[in-house]
Amino acid sequence: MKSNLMHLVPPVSRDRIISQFPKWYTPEACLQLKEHFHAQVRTACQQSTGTVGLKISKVVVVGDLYVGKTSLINRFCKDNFDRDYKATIGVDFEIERFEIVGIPYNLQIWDTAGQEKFKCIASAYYRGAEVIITVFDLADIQTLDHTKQWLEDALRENEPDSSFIFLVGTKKDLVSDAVCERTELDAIRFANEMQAEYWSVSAKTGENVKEFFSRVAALAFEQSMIKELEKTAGRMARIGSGNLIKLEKNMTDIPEDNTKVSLSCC
Ligand SMILES: Nc1nc2c(ncn2[C@@H]2O[C@H](COP(=O)(O)OP(=O)(O)OP(=O)(O)O)[C@@H](O)[C@H]2O)c(=O)[nH]1
Ligand SMILES: [Mg+2]
Repeated sequence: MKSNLMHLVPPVSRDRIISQFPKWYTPEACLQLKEHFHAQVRTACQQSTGTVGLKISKVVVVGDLYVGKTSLINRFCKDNFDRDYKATIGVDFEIERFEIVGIPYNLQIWDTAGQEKFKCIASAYYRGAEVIITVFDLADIQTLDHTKQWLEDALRENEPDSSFIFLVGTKKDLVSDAVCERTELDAIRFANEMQAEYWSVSAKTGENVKEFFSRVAALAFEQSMIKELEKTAGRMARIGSGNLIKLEKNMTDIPEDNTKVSLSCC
């Protein structure tokens, strides 16, 4: 039965297959500096028969109106770009499929409205976000100032330290390299204060968009795998059908790179 159903699911497109840990944009504002998946996660994935627990993570995208949230999501999920502005009303979402270290994985990406009048509708969807993406417009510095308030609102609906936070400057194509560099200095300072990872992107040209979402997917995937493995910390964890993995005793230690993950580092 299972194998029959598998034939109905189209394969994940090649650019959604992640086997190496994707790199950060800048080491000055990055959530993890490591270059590989955690050894235990890799082992669990390799030994899995495709039934590893949680396979979907919720991503919430917030920020002022007109900064380019919808355009960023559409560039990644549909590979298109619309020059005309159509305000998001309330919320919308896309599901994007990945295969990470051989395991099928989904991101549920929630696009929220930046307009004040829709804020209370949108904020009802902040809960349970494994990833919060706060977006600003590189060509409109005021929108950077507002990102802290957007983040605060999103964090209020979530457990402390339960979400990865990203700060993304959009419309990179609209600013010169010099302006981009200057704005990035401020943005990196903001990102550090927000405990966020920073990225500059362009939905129009597609610059850094795939790289950014690959990074989001890999971090969220690894975190959800670690949580899954931690549930069975201190005893034998059953991964897949019949495969057993021995977890280390010091699983709750914080790794050296001070990340959210709590498995010992590879
Ligand atoms: N040149 C350029 N224009 C962009 C880029 N991203 C978005 N835009 C334009 O900026 C405008 C607003 O983009 P949206 O993606 O609709 O903005 P939004 O943040 O979703 O706005 P709300 O839904 O109202 O919150 C549109 O006219 C887009 O075409 C970009 O990377 N480069
Ligand atoms: Mg929108």
